[in-house]
Amino acid sequence: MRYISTRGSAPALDFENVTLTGLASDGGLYLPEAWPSFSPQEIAALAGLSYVETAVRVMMPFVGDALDEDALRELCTQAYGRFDHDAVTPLIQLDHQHWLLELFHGPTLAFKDVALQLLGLLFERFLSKRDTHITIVGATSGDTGSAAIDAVAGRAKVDIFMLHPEGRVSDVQRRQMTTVLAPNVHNIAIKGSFDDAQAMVKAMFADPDFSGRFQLSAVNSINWARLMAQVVYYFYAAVRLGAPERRIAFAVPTGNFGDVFAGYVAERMGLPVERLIVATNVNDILHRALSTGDYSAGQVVPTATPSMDIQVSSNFERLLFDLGGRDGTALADAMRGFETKRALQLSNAQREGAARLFSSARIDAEAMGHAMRWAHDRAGQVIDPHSAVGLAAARASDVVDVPVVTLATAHPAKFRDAVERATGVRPPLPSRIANLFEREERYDVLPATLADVTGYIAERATPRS
Ligand SMILES: Cc1ncc(COP(=O)(O)O)c(C=O)c1O
Ligand SMILES: N[C@@H](CCOP(=O)(O)O)C(=O)O
Repeated sequence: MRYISTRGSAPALDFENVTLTGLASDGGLYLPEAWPSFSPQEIAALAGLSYVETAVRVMMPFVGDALDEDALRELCTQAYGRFDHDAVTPLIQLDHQHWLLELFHGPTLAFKDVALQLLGLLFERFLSKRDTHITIVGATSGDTGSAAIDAVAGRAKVDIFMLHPEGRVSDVQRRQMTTVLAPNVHNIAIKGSFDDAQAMVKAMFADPDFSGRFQLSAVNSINWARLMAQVVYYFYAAVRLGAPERRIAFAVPTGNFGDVFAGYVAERMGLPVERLIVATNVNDILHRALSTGDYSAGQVVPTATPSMDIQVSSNFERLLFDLGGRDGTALADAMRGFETKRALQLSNAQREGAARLFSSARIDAEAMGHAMRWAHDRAGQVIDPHSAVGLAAARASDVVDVPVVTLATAHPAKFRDAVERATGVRPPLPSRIANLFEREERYDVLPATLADVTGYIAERATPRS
């Protein structure tokens, strides 16, 4: 399997190099040259398989000859062995049509663990063959940071620098990052938004001197391997609910468009996905883009769903590329325009292609609170605010006669104040993080300027020898 950049001019890479590289050298995002395809018989054959076996079957075509099947199985067994539910991503029925897919049974209690536990092991595996040290730089609105840090803390040949927006993640999210005191972990709170942090990360990758000197790697969904691992749970859930005979819809709380893009990939591979419902909070750039074609970024508004407080939605570029005939030159032009004007108009082909599969909804605080109460009162489920945004959109959609699965992306204990405000229930901290508030924290606060952040990293990272 070869991977190509959405902006058309970076070299094509194999799976090992795409995993270690992150952002393409032309500023684009890598994705497979062609989508692998599963026949209905191959999908039917996934019925009854464990999560690990499903993962091996779904991911093997993407991995190519970078790993053999046994090696991939070994890594998946190790990664998903750290989840505290036998099903890894269990399905919970809410009513005759609605289901929750709980993605938060990993070590840091959010869906990010599904991909990042595996990515940490892939890094280790690929680096063991090379005389190289990598520097991970990442941006987080709360969950990627802790999942990535858990996945690489203490590992040889890796340093991680994680940027989060100061004061704009929950206390639990911040402490899950800043109480990891391993010497290779560096937390930076920036005086800005997640968008500022993500823009700085992309600028570091785009600087060939800096990215070459420190051998930068990515843990954000910039990294193809992140999305690949997320495709698995769409297959796993759909097959459990009757695919390929039955079509399934998914509602996905969305910020950086990574999770829902993984659903798009599953559909491209042959999974009978009836609809992907993109659920945003009031930071609604994706809802506007999908409903009117207007992809224009405003200022980020802080909400009770901080992980989705994003305006510039990184993976949307992958969708625009795929729907726009995979024309890297045209997309590079469009993205350059977006970078200066912070606005882009979708072409008719992109709009029509998206409308074939996607719908969207903007969920405000009131609708989110209502969904949390509905899940609690109707089905006895305490859900987190992000999952509630997804559920509100699922219940508002016009999908009929097929099951609608809402991705439950975080454990409610990560957002205890918001959950308590909506439902009156204060979720206890799970045992994994029971003593989180007694642990020592370590992080530095920096202005949201590229020079400050790169200066900080350059002083601490290991340069290429
Ligand atoms: C809890 C939670 N829900 C939803 C999202 C949005 O996912 P994505 O950025 O892949 O669209 C995030 C952040 O990524 C998150 O942490
Ligand atoms: N919501 C995310 C934002 C980063 O998204 P990613 O999927 O690109 O890593 C977070 O929790 O950090």
